[in-house]
Amino acid sequence: MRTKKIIVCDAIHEKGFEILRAEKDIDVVDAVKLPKDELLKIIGDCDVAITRSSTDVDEKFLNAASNLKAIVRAGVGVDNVDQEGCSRRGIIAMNVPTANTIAAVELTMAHLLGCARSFPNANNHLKIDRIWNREKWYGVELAEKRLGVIGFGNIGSRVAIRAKSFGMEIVAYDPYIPASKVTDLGMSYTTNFDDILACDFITIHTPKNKETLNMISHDEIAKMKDGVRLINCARGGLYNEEALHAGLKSGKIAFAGIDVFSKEPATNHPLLDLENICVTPHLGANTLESQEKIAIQAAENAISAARGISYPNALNLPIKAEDMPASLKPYLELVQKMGFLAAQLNRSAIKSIRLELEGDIAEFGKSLLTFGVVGALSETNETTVNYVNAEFVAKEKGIESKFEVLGSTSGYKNKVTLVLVTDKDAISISGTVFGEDEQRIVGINGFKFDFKPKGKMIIFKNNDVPGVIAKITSILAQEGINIADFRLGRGAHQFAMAVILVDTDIDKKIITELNKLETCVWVEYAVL
Ligand SMILES: NC(=O)c1ccc[n+]([C@@H]2O[C@H](COP(=O)([O-])OP(=O)(O)OC[C@H]3O[C@@H](n4cnc5c(N)ncnc54)[C@H](O)[C@@H]3O)[C@@H](O)[C@H]2O)c1
Ligand SMILES: O=C(O)CC[C@@H](O)C(=O)O
Repeated sequence: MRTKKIIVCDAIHEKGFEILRAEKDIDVVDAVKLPKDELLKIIGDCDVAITRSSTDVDEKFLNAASNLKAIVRAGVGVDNVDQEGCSRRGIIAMNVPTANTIAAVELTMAHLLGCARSFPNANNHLKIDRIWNREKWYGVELAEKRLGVIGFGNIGSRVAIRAKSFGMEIVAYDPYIPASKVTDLGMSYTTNFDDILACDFITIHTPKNKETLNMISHDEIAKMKDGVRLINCARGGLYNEEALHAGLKSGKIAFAGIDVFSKEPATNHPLLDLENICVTPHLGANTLESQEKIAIQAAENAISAARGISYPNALNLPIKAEDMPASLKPYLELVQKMGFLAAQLNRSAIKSIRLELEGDIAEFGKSLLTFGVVGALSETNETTVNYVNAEFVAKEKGIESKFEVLGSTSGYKNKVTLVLVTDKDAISISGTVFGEDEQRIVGINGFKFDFKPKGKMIIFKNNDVPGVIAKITSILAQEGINIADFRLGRGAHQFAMAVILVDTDIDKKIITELNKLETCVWVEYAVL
């Protein structure tokens, strides 16, 4: 496989760079310190880009990134990613949705307390102005106050739980969730926005889009209680900034805690001139823990996307969201990985790719097939294969692709088997998903297994005679290869198969050594 280029456009934790640099087939371009114009000059031959909020993935960026296959937004918010523009160019847009949740929740709590007690401002008064004024900074208590939470997702719901433990009464507004998600927590759910406007404190945790932009403006502020306190740690512009400024200036809004601005960096914003506001420079995600987690996930997902193995948390899949139940997503990812694995175990010209489907998942045969074809062709294909052109590329290469629905025979609720036929051989890989998202490979060429489709693995088919495992492990030990997991599948006849997960890359010479063992039928090295 040719080397893939991953460009890191914004600062990420060093752990992310370590993960990227550890992969021999990945060329890392560090563009963190480059001015954006310079970045556009070098992005042309990159396969995947990792970005944060400082880089807008807009028309200019996408036009320059003519070879890009995927973009990984190292965070939640994708309001600065032109998803439509990505889709038009066959670029998969992905995010890292939960790694910074706690960081954002805890900053929101800090702003909530800051709004109640003005301590950041009192701190400045004492430290910078050297003024000891105990009267100016009278606060209010959170206990027994009403907190309006707009957007009850990962962050909003956790803020609500923490605020409740401070004795606050919670009212949540989020038309896209079942009321029970709120009421089960002993909180009030409302579909009437005025209930939120009647609260003592209001915090917002929605994405920024056409519907939520300026969600709180002059009219909404006019309806609020005098002395209301507002927090925004989601996105600038959800509260109209002019209206916020006017409300704070008039005293209608007693205090605001703001982490995000419409235009960032915001070093010259009129809101900064006001006394009754505490501001932070978009610090919601900035904890050591969250940045490490985000960087690790972003790097792993970028590598996976660069290789065409899978696109975790893809946002612009070619299936309409309403047609895609949550249960389908892990199967799509799994089938793509199965295609990629099959092509590594049978490295030769592909003649056909067939999916055999069992269970309700069979309803999505066409989409599953597309993902399987992308996986199988990504391993070998130098041209870009994506969800839009997969069928076309396969046809052009004379590869037959189809799916079949089988009656359930295996006992699994859902099972998918991908059969890849080349001019040399055929290989079949079966997989299923346990629970919500536990992907598993459960069979290879009829040998039963149960392992996660992730990592570096040696797959070894052998005559089922005593002493084989000892010989394999001895060769690996001699080469200093650590075994992370060893799974054995036994066939009905004289053969067995082992899947050996290892911690480090395997050199070709080790595979040659293993191949020389008399009991070896075949051995391959694969990476997922
Ligand atoms: N300050 C930071 O550094 C920082 C860090 C992380 C996340 N964020 C931002 O926080 C926000 C929330 O993130 P999350 O991880 O909780 O996302 P999430 O997707 O888990 O939750 C968002 C919630 O908003 C709801 N929602 C959507 N439209 C709505 C509307 N019109 N009215 C009411 N509710 C609506 C959704 O139903 C969902 O429950 C995002 O804007 C994200 O970009 C900021
Ligand atoms: O640090 C960033 O890139 C911002 C992160 C945050 O706003 C997000 O949406 O995840």
